[in-house]
Amino acid sequence: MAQFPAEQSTDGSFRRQEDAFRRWVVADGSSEFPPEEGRYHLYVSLACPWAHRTLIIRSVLGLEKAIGVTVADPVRDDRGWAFRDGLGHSADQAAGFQFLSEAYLKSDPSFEGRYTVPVLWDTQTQSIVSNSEDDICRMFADGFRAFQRRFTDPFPAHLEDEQKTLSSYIYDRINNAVYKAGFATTQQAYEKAVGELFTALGAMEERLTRNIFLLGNDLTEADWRLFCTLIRFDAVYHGHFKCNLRQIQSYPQLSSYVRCLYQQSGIQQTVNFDHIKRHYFMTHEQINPTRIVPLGPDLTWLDEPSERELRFGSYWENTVLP
Ligand SMILES: N[C@@H](CCC(=O)N[C@@H](CS)C(=O)NCC(=O)O)C(=O)O
Repeated sequence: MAQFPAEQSTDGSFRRQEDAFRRWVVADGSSEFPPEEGRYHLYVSLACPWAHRTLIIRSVLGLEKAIGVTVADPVRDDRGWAFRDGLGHSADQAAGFQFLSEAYLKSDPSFEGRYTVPVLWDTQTQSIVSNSEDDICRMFADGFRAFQRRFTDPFPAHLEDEQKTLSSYIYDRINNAVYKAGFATTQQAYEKAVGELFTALGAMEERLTRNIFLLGNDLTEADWRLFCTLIRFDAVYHGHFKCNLRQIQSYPQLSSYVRCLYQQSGIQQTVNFDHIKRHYFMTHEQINPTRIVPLGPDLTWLDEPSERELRFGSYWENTVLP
């Protein structure tokens, strides 16, 4: 039985639904969504790798004051993501939603897909601006420039083409490949996804022997998109999604790289292994019917000092504006 039957193709492979809301906050007056402090609100789950990336970009750009966040309960039932008080999550103060579905149905009463995070909500027009993490990250960097409190550019212009190519490779072969492996319903579809995934991880390992970050000395959005899968890998993808040819801890470069990113300022606050583990093991009942959450693995290696910055030279730490 498939976890998401509507997105399963006849050969047993998982075909993810398209993002439905792709409107933009832009600063030049051409959009019905002008940037304003406090107007837009981000709905996330700390378990979700796609939502995680928007949370990280919000943090590295210092947009915490400008854009509020509500974190959903990591355990989801068939009503979809819910907002209620609990450890590391809360009721929704921005719009008073109990379920994320309310945001979707308020924006489009005929919406029929899955109610996915992340969602960027406009409190003024009471509608979803975007549920595409790629677009939201870009909007945070461009549309919200006036409210940024940290000097950093996750999309450096001189790397644009290379970053675009690399980002779509990481999306297809790594971020989405773990899901294609985990949600496959035939041996063949599973093996294809796992093969592609580990080939791509090998390519990233090789690339990281040469540079501190994927594209050289600039820490870009492509790094954060890889990070969001790597940080979950040993805890959930290795076992729950059967991506178990190797653990990230066993790769010399990938393990030092994920540790280095994890230890950048503001990042640990966005990583919640309790949410990550409870979400995957308790929500995908087709894959884990007992809903038992494993105790391991030991992830203390993430807290060990990363020798990466010493080896490649220190990365220029983002400065908080006065
Ligand atoms: N927008 C993302 C996907 C976002 C997504 O699938 N989020 C998951 C959590 S990781 C979700 O919200 N699922 C809700 C559900 O299945 O009901 C993409 O197209 O790549």
